[in-house]
Amino acid sequence: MSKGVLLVNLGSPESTDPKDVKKYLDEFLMDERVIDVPYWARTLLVRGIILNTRPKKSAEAYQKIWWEEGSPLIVLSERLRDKVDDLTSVPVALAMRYGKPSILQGLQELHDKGVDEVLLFPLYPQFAMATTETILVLAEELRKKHFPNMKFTSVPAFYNHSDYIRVLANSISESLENVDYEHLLFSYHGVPERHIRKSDITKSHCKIDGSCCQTPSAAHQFCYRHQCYETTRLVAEYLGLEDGTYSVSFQSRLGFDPWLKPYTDRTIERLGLEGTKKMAIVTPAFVSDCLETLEEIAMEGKEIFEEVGGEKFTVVPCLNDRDEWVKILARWVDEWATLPVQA
Ligand SMILES: C=CC1=C(C)c2cc3[nH]c(cc4nc(cc5[nH]c(cc1n2)c(C)c5CCC(=O)O)C(CCC(=O)O)=C4C)c(C)c3C=C
Ligand SMILES: [Fe+2]
Ligand SMILES: [Fe+2]
Repeated sequence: MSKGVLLVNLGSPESTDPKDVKKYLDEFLMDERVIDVPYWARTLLVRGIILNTRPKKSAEAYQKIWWEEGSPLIVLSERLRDKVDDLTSVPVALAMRYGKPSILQGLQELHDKGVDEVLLFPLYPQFAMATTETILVLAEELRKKHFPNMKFTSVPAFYNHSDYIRVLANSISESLENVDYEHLLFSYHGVPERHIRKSDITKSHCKIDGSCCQTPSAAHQFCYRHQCYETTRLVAEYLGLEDGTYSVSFQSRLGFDPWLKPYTDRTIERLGLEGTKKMAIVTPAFVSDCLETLEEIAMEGKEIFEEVGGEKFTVVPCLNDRDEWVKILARWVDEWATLPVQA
């Protein structure tokens, strides 16, 4: 069998034109693992309400962060793919869950290179049904339909992997080496609380009550909230951060359902109001800088902080294509690629 890797990230609109943003948001928000209500209700909500106003607003936000080469998320993912490909012994392709290059295109590219055993690599450190799960489900549907002889293996969430923790911790200490700050906020993309309960394989553990995520359980294999807190705990331990000098929050909520709390915007505001003058922020749920880090955090977050008296707001970039991260990904790929063939 011939092996290859498919790195999969979220995706972006093709351009900042509101029409392209609308097309992208339609594909994204009509995913039953993103807005997890019955099809009729999702259609009503997305096509009847959200897509009437959101594309214009989102397009304006994308215009603020768009690069000459295109969407930062796509450009950074391409750079990562190229660098990992240079170091590995097997071909590496890139796909996006929404928009282009699609997962079908990525699998076709590998198939054309003679690959029949694929390592699916969702570029998300923490598991969520709206990210990792939807990639694996769609890839499997496409495999059955178009590539029935392909074999898939997938990389599990790596939120607590020592290599990942070390790279993330090093990137934080490098970015903050000469920076004076009083508080470091770990801001993760939010999800509706309902998603956490749905992903609970025990169906009884996740209460989102402040203690469940610290109480050992089989549910944690798929508990996004637990995994965010674990990434934070391990990085804080690695860096020797003192209690009270760092905290966790969740950003980018949409709609009126309760999402994971505390919310990032309110946390930034509270820190400023309580007298914090210098804060730093890191966004470990994203491996590539994107709209949610470059606009929502670096622009909106900074503005909120300064409005309430904050003076210095430092944003730690995502891992993007930093060499230490590329080397780790290439090593993980090669460890899989050199495994003996299983009977
Ligand atoms: C119900 C809505 C959403 C859920 C659940 C959700 C989960 C989720 N998303 C990411 C990563 C990214 N999301 C990005 C943009 C984005 N996310 C939502 C909605 C949900 N996300 C929307 C509507 C958008 C589009 C932009 C907007 O209109 O605000 C991005 C950035 C994409 C880019 O092009 O730069 C990323 C990355 C994670 C990790 C996650 C669950 C853990
Ligand atoms: Fe999102
Ligand atoms: Fe939990």
